[in-house]
Amino acid sequence: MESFTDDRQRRGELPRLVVTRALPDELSRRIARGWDVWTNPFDRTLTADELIAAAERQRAEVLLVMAMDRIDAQVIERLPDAVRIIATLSVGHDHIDLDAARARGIAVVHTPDILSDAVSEIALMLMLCAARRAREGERMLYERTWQGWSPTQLLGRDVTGARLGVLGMGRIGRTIARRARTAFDMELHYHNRSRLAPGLEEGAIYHPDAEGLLAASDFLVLAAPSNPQTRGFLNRERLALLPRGAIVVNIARGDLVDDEALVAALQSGHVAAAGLDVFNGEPDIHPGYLDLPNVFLQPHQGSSTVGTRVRMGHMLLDAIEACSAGQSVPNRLV
Ligand SMILES: O=CC(=O)O
Repeated sequence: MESFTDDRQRRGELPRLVVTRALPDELSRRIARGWDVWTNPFDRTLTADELIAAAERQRAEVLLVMAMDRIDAQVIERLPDAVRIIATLSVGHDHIDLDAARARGIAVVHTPDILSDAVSEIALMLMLCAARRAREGERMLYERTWQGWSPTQLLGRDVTGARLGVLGMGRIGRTIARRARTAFDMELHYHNRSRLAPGLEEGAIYHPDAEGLLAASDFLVLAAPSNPQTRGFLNRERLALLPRGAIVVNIARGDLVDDEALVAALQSGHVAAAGLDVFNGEPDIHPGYLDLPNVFLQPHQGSSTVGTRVRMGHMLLDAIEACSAGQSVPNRLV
């Protein structure tokens, strides 16, 4: 893209930015040094109208947005012409209509790689907590119902040596697989649209069809992006292919799962437990999950460490600066 910073620099003006949620201090300080910024003062996601009005008021050239901001074709069409870059503080970009952005000549950048470690930590946490019935154990203590150790108390599932199926062996999926193998000696299986080069497979067995993966998964981790091919992936028919007593973990996007079907499988015990960090219609949650003891829930925490969020922010700001100066960056999507 053409540089839009030269004109500004000539006029002695700072480039103009809208940030849709307050950022960690280190990032806000960097932004305050180099940008004329408006940051959403509310502790909630902006509506489409609010976002567009903010972009207009601010005459923003850049929008720094979050995965919760819905930047669909209608929003992109209504953005003022000044907007040149949309930067999302996320690796996922299913909330942005890339074709609509391309059509308006708006660049889109995101934060791949840098959050794979943090997200894989959450995936392993969900696997462990679901398998070892952490929620029920914690509740017993908080509710003061614990009667003391017993040989039959809250028996869970072995993680060590179990079969882990990864749907989506991208950067995050591979990091989860590597950790699961080295920490818990798990037998790895995966399904992707196409087979990875052997050096990237982490020793996992490739299943050319998802059905084969499901049948081989004591633990199933959903790590694929949300797109028309993956939306609604884990439906009733596919859940039935999991071995009885399997554990389901979702760190990707809520819409990969048919909630009614998963709740029914958890109720019947066909799926022994689930660990979920992402939900359809966040921040709403299917009420069925809240009534079940065998689910361990987190509020979309995958990349939420101080270090990871700060690194994600710097990565975005570097990319914005490079794109504004007309340079190319590897984390540009459009
Ligand atoms: O969900 C978070 C992300 O996509 O980074």
